[in-house]
Amino acid sequence: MQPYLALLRDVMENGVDKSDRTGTGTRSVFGRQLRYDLRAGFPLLTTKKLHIRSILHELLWFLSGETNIRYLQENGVSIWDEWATPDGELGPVYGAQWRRWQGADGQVYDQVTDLVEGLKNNPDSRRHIINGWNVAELPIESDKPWENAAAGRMALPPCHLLYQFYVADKTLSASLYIRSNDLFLGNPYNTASLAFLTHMLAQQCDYDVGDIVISIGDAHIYRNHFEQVQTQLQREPGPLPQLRIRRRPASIFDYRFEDFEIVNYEAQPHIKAPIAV
Ligand SMILES: Nc1nc(=O)c2c([nH]1)NC[C@@H]1CN(c3ccc(C(=O)N[C@@H](CCC(=O)O)C(=O)O)cc3)CN21
Ligand SMILES: O=c1ccn([C@H]2C[C@H](O)[C@@H](COP(=O)(O)O)O2)c(=O)[nH]1
Repeated sequence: MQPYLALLRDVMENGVDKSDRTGTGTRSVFGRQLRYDLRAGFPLLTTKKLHIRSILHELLWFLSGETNIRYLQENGVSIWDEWATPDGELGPVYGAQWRRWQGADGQVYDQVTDLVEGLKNNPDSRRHIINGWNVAELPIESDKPWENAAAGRMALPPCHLLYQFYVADKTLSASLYIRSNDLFLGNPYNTASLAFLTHMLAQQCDYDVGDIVISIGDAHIYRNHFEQVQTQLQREPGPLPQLRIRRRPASIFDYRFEDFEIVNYEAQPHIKAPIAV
């Protein structure tokens, strides 16, 4: 996870102090790229223990097309609580765009089903994309997330908004554009989530896994995470764990939490940090 730690250093040393929507304040740089070779191990942070539960359940929830936090709460995951309406609604966020993008013609597009078909049947295509940035359903930035959700708009616009996949030599690679990235809390989740998704797609399509590439627009560290970042930068990263998927489900939509096993994850203690809402 050296690229991640190097980016934290880069932001602390070269970043610009900037105010932001949440009122917290950040230090940020613009335009960076991180690359991980999935053959070298599963890209989970070892300098801070991560809640794999939250990351996996969130991904399964995206894939199910759900946008109410009920499923997450039933599984003990609280990472989306702060943005939802009292009924748990988030508006048409990730799951809705991935599985039910509404065309102006009334047609509904399932981008994930189309992606798997394309990866299997037309691997050389340069159009293997999932796009979350549905302009017609973006929130109004001056309104609160839950107010937007109550009005049928997204509570937050997608941060990880453009996925592209690439097949060469029967090996699947993935690229992800993140327009705005909370480097201490969000980025480790985004990296692991992309790695899980790439492994699942590769298994479904009979490919090996290759690289994941993450391109970030506004890469920021919140002011109230500076101390935690320093603690983390003093730690030595250890060897990466491996992912084992225990069975091959019938489709990309049939994975269950119990299908995944992370082997040899030896991480240093968790570091608590407040989330900016
Ligand atoms: N400021 C901010 N950062 C984010 O990363 C973020 C948002 N907002 N809003 C939408 C989603 C929600 N995500 C979140 C929300 C909370 C944690 C968080 O608090 N993580 C804790 C552990 C909490 C847990 O997994 O139960 C951590 O220490 O990693 C992480 C990602 C990612 N996104
Ligand atoms: O997957 C995610 C989701 C959200 N974030 C972070 C990035 C920002 O700190 C906030 C979103 O605020 P905006 O004002 O909409 O940019 O959430 C993330 O890092 N990863």
